[in-house]
Parts: sequence; structure tokens; C-alpha cells
Amino acid sequence: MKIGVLGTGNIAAYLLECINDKQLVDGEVTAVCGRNRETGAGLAERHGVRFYENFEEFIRLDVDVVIEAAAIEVAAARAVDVLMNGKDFIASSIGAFKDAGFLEEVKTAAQKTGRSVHLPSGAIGGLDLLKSANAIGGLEKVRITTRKSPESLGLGPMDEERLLFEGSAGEAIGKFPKNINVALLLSLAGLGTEKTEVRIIADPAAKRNTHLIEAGGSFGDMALTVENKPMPGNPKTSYLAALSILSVLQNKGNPVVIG
Ligand SMILES: NC(=O)C1=CN([C@@H]2O[C@H](COP(=O)(O)OP(=O)(O)OC[C@H]3O[C@@H](n4cnc5c(N)ncnc54)[C@H](O)[C@@H]3O)[C@@H](O)[C@H]2O)C=CC1
Ligand SMILES: O=C([O-])CC(=O)C(=O)O
Repeated sequence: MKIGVLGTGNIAAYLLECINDKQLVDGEVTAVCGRNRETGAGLAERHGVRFYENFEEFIRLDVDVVIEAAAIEVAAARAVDVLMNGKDFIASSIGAFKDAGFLEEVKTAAQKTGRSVHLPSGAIGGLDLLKSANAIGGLEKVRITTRKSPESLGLGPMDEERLLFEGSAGEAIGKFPKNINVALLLSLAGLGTEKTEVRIIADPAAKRNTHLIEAGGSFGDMALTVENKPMPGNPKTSYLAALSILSVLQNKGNPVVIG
């Protein structure tokens, strides 16, 4: 499997290390595309990949799958192009899928080209449960409470914890596009962007990015707490988010599907 990566940030760099250096996936990253020439050149040198600033050149390469590890606007701008150029697409910036029209466009492009789209479970878990719980429409309530350090949320120091946001997943991703992609994942697996409830707490004592996911319905109730260690280079991003992409790659094409 030949892999291309969009983005040169923390997730991208970690994936290159795991895939190309440690060979933890049956495949190789051959090309990276990004806007930061210096970082891109560094990644190219360290991991033996080609770096492209120009997306049109990058997308014509012979790769099987493109991983987006950049930003919501990049996923939104590039997903359909990736599919129409005959490559599978793995997204990190799930907030791009807030718009139901965009999701339909992506589905149509994937159907036309026979390629697949993966939305990894990112920094959370429990998506399998939400899908099962809603199999006959029995899911009634989904709520995520996210707790991060003020620094991760782009705030200065504070003395006490503060509830920064309470509202729907759709509203949350508009206000915190780099911090609450997980709420969009929950929406897609469960009740949609308007009915998925979100609370975001800035906590000066938080050393981890914690997500409490509560759900209820005809199946019963669930409460799941994920206490994520942050990526060393980007406290906003949990380490688990990068691991979830590796797991998708490790299971790609596997005839036995778990979960
Ligand atoms: N699905 C999930 O559970 C999670 C998703 N994420 C998302 O994954 C993505 C990548 O995360 P990190 O690697 O930690 O971020 P990062 O900030 O370390 O790197 C982002 C990269 O994208 C590039 N970029 C940003 N905006 C761009 C634009 N408009 N055009 C072109 N390039 C652009 C930057 O230059 C950089 O190379 C982010 O969107 C983040 O919000 C992060 C954590 C969890
Ligand atoms: O990494 C995390 O814990 C969550 C996050 O930033 C996101 O969902 O955008």
C-alpha cells in the first residue's frame, strides 16, 4: 500500500515515524503535501518521502490512500478530489463533515470511483455502541463533556475551571474547530449535529484531554471516560487520535471486521 499524507504537523510526523521508520503498517508513505516548506523538507529528509507544496502534483501520484492530517478546510477542499483521483481517503479533521451536503458529495464520489472513506475513531471510543444502540432508532441521548487545559483551548492562565461552551455539536465545531472533532464523530455515529450535546471545560489542573461520553436509549445507558495523553508537540491533540489512523491502516482490507 502506497500512502500519501496531507499535512506536516504532529499527527503527520508521528505517522511517518510509525509507518516508514518502525514499519508498523503493511505499507509506506511515499509523499507528503503541505504548505510549510521547511517542515516538509525536514520530514522528507528524515523519512525518505517526497514533499509537495502543490496539491495538483501530489494528487496525480501513484498512491492508494491519502490521509488528511491538516485542518477542517483542507479535508473539506480535498476529500472529493482525492476520491475522484482514485485514492481512498482517511480523515482526521472530522469537523469538515458538519455539512450534510458535503457528506453526500463525498459519498457520491466514493460510489462513483469505488474507493472508500474512513473516519477513524480519533481521540474517543464508543462509536460502535452508538451505532448498535441506534440500529432501530432507539438511541435517545448523547452527550460529550470535554476537559482540556486552557493552553490547549487557546486561552491564557486561569485560576479555576470554567465551562466555556454548552450546546450542540454543530455549534461546538464552529467555535472550536481544532478541539472538538470528536463531537462530530459522535454526531455521525448517533443523533446528528443538532441533537448531540457538547460541554467544553477549560481546566487549569488538566494534564490530559479528557472526554466523558454519556449515551442512553432503549439499549440502556453508557458512560465512557477517555483520559488522553496529549501529543508532545501539540497539547490540543490526543495521542490516541494518531493511533486511530494507524489502526485503520493496519486493518484495511482485513476480511475479518471486529466491532
Ligand atoms: N478526529 C479526532 O479525534 C482528532 C482530530 N484532530 C485534528 O487533526 C488535524 C491534525 O492535527 P495535528 O497534526 O495535531 O495538527 P497540527 O496543528 O500539528 O498540524 C496541522 C497541519 O496542517 C497544516 N494546515 C493547517 N491549516 C491548513 C490549511 N488551511 N491549509 C493547508 N495546511 C494547513 C499545518 O501547516 C500543519 O502542517 C487537525 O485538524 C486536528 O483538529 C486532532 C485531534 C483529534
Ligand atoms: O484530541 C482530542 O482530544 C480531541 C480533539 O482535539 C478534537 O476532537 O479535535
